[in-house]
Amino acid sequence: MRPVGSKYLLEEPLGRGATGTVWRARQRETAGAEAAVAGQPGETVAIKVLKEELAQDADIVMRFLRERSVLLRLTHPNIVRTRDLVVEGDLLALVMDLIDGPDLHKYIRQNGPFTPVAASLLTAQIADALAASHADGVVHRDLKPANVLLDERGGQMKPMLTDFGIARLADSPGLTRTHEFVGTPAYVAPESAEGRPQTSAVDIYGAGILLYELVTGRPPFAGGTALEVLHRHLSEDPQRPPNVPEPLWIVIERCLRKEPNERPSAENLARGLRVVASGIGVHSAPSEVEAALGVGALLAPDPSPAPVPETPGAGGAADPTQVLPSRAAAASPMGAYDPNGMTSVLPPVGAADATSVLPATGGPGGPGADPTSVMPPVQQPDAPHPWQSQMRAARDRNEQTQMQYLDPSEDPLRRRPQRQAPPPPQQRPQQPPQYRQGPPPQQYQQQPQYQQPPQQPYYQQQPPPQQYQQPQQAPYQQQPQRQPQPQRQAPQQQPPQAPPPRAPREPREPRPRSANPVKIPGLGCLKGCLVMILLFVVAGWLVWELTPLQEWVGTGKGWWDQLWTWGSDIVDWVTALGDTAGSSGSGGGTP
Ligand SMILES: Nc1ncnc2c1ncn2[C@@H]1O[C@H](COP(=O)(O)OP(=O)(O)OP(=O)(O)O)[C@@H](O)[C@H]1O
Repeated sequence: MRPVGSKYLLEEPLGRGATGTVWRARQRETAGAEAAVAGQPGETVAIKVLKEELAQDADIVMRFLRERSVLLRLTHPNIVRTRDLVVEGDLLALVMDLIDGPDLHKYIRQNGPFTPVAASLLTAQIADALAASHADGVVHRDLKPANVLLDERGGQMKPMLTDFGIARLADSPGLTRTHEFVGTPAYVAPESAEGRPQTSAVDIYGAGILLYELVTGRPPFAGGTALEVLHRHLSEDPQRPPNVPEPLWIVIERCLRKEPNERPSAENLARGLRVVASGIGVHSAPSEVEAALGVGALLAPDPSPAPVPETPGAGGAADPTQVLPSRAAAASPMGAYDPNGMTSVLPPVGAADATSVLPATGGPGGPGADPTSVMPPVQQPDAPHPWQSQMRAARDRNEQTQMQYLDPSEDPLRRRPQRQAPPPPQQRPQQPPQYRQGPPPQQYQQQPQYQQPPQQPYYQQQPPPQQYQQPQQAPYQQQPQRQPQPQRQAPQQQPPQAPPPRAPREPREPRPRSANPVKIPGLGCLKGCLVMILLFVVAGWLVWELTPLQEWVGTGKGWWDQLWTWGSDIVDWVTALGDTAGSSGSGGGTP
């Protein structure tokens, strides 16, 4: 078991995604006031340890710290609760409630599609979760079956939306510089694919794709390369599959409109889906059937969709400190509203904020500075980068990991292959947008009871980009060698450090000379034959001398004499054979 921060121990990996690895973990001790859920010692939790390249990106660390209040306050019965955020050295981790059940992607693969009624009710709950987060100004942006966990308790399956904020973290300037795209091609809204302004309507598009996949077993636009899939999102209208009832198709089609303003709000989507579920069942009353057919009237769009911050055209696009749109901040119970349109994720001075990143006193800006401000008011040239201050504060909050002896056989990380370090981002060639691939190609294993038409192979994905082909290494694999770091330096301010000089190589031992330095073809075979003859002679001698064979043959000769006699006989016989052949040959030619 491996410690994360001072409060958690990683036990076993549950799965790995594009942004990190999720572990089953155990609470060692009650978390401090900065955690949304203090937890009890011994309690089991899930911890998502973000990938090394994310954890080492200064922009992402900043965003991670700034967004902690956004993540920690998102509570809804259908949202996986984020309990705590851990920052330690090069490690960023989200502590979540552990959900006992598969994710929707795995579930569909193993059990086949849902019935239209079940799919509608399940998606209605996901839409509830989206409605709550959109009202709080939080857009998920990576809605897909793999991000919906099924909490199986008491024979009920409750969908739980997870990975909120991960897309927001990963889509930092640090990554967008490299033109990497955050999202999964099969679930990407047309406006995201085109780089147009994004709003909460992207989640509605994702919900439409998910709903389609729940009832058919595969997303509507799949197959071919990532670019082809994106092109289909932009240009192709989805076709109604034969098993989708008319009212459900009305909902799906509205969610999949190319124009974001024509998609329903999350709240209306949830309501519409419940009406559809009541009207398409075998026992539905005529009035319910009629209401379901009129569902289109319920699917009004959101008049003020939540914008995605820092996307072109979205509110506060150019402001790197903006975390929430102002409408959300005003409604937010935890975030303070900034009249300049900037949303501080931290409360005013003196407020007891359970999610505060910095301690209540002694902020980085020195005396007089607002200790709760995420960014110092004015960045002095010699002042520490805000990232450094935040890292220091976060590290103070998380006691250093205690190094302890770990039996290698008990260390789950040791069993995993090492990954080569990825190339530094600035050396990456400029490429067209890359699209994060989902899980490797799989075929859905249909169960006979679903009676679905034969499924096509699951979307034939491109081989994943190289970075995902390599086996991953957990960021903390290097921890045992790491010296305690008093201060993490901001890359922007740090002069480039020369790599430490390599220790001179020890001279190699001279290679032992081969017994057969000149390769003679057949020499090996000849040696084998000689050894066999030698063995034969020695074995024969032993048999001749030690067994009664000599008496049976009755020659009275010793082994070597007998061997000589046999040899002479063979030579005589061969000679006689030659003579006979020669005389018969010459005799045949004589008339
Ligand atoms: N809170 C949780 N409780 C239990 N299992 C979880 C939890 N969160 C994630 N998992 C499991 O961990 C695995 C990996 O999750 P992760 O979110 O990293 O995958 P992903 O959604 O495919 O990746 P990404 O969103 O980074 O592209 C999933 O199979 C999921 O079932």
